[in-house]
Amino acid sequence: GLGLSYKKDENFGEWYSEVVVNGEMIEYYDISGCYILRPWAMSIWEIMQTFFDAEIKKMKIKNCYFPLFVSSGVLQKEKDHIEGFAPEVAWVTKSGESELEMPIAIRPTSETVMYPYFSKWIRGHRDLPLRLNQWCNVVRWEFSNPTPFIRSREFLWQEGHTAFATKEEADTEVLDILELYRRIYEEFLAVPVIKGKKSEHEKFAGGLYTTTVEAFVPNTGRGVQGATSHCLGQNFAKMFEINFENEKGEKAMVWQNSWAYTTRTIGVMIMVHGDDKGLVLPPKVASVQVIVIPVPYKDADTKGIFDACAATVKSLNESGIRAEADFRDNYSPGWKYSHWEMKGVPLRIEIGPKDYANNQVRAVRRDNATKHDIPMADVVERVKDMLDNIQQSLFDAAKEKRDVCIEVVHTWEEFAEALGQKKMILAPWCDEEEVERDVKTRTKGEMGAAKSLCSPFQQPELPEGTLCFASGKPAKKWTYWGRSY
Ligand SMILES: O=C1CCCN[C@@H]1CCCn1cnc2cc(F)c(F)cc2c1=O
Ligand SMILES: [Mg+2]
Repeated sequence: GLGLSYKKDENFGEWYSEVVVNGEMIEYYDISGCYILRPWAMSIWEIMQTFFDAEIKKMKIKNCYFPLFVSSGVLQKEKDHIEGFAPEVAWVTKSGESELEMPIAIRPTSETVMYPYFSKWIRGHRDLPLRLNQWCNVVRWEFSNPTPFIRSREFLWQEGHTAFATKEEADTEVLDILELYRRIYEEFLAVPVIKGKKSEHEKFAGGLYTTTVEAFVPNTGRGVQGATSHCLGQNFAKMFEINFENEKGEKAMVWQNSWAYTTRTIGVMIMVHGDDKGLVLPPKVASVQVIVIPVPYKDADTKGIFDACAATVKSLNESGIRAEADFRDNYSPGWKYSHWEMKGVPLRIEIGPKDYANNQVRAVRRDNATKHDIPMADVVERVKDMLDNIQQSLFDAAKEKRDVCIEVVHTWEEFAEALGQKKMILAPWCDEEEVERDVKTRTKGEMGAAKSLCSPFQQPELPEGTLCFASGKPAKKWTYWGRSY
């Protein structure tokens, strides 16, 4: 039948796999870890891209496109940058029947592709700041369990790569971009995130520091790195000799950032808002915000009902609302209700004989299934308000659910208990790397180890004498911990 065979709260993994397919977002592909993004998913990516691209253009960041392929010499440029990642690199070794002289890597990220040219292009301080972005795909041949949107061997992202004369400029941009990522999650996807800094252990090893927006999936009790904005310091400038002559005529290395968000954003939104009837799309990212469905009755004025549907769609579209009608005569209204609920369309409008006779429509919200009879004349205004209300209530519900999953702890016992209850844990930490490694070792298990997620910029009070939950040493900062994707 039409419905899902798995319940979100009973079989989350199976529910997710089914909902992305039944919601017509994903088609599974014959290469493991690769997925087809159908239009219902691609349209969400495009709506976010439109927002983010406009915002970075306001910041004078320019789009470009670098090659997909990286020569092996260039990719291995700096051992410590990619030593840990080597197993994930996909290589082209042949063309047709003949072996390539040198294997060529498919980009897993583009630092090593771009930075030799940053070195060539940046000569004087007038060449700075250099701020480029590219919208592209990257390939990382991961072996841990592939999950549509969340962890795939190829994904879409934007990667920003910028170079500045001073650290201050770089530090400022890192946070400007992180705020855009917060807006992507909270204003578009209606998903609450926590802004913070990654630990030395979890940060991008090639950089100076990593900032992140951390999301959380209550059903699995796992944190999700939502997007990252790194300050690279002068590490890559040193590696790739990206220098400039500063205003005093001295040779100086640039300060760089790199930042990305990916199609993982879509998976997080599905996991947070979806329910047992299927997807639940926040209106801001729904390519169809309102679906209008005629409910013709055998002897009723069918033409009048159909015309009323068409007129309703027209007036909604003219006011900037993305509305469509489902006139297909080979499906019943009931079938259509289930179909569009599965696809997560935020609002359904039904027009049946009674509605038509009373010159009104019946609106049904996808998020709470409430029904609202609306006079035809008020449809546009009321629908606009309802869509705004749906957007806000999806966020509020997700934030409330996420907040009850946060546990503040002070001791190892409390930490272990909270971890067992699938919580996101806020604990005082001594900020020592070997203690973090120790937490990972002590929490190893088939569910995966706990790791630090971020140290929130919003630090609660840390009273003098507070001890680290894991080492008992003096605590330096509050940090979120948990299992993660
Ligand atoms: O996360 C970002 C933002 C956009 C640009 N890149 C940075 C850091 C990426 C960190 N990273 C992440 N994954 C990688 C996987 C690889 F196979 C590999 F060779 C290198 C990497 C790698 O450098
Ligand atoms: Mg990785």
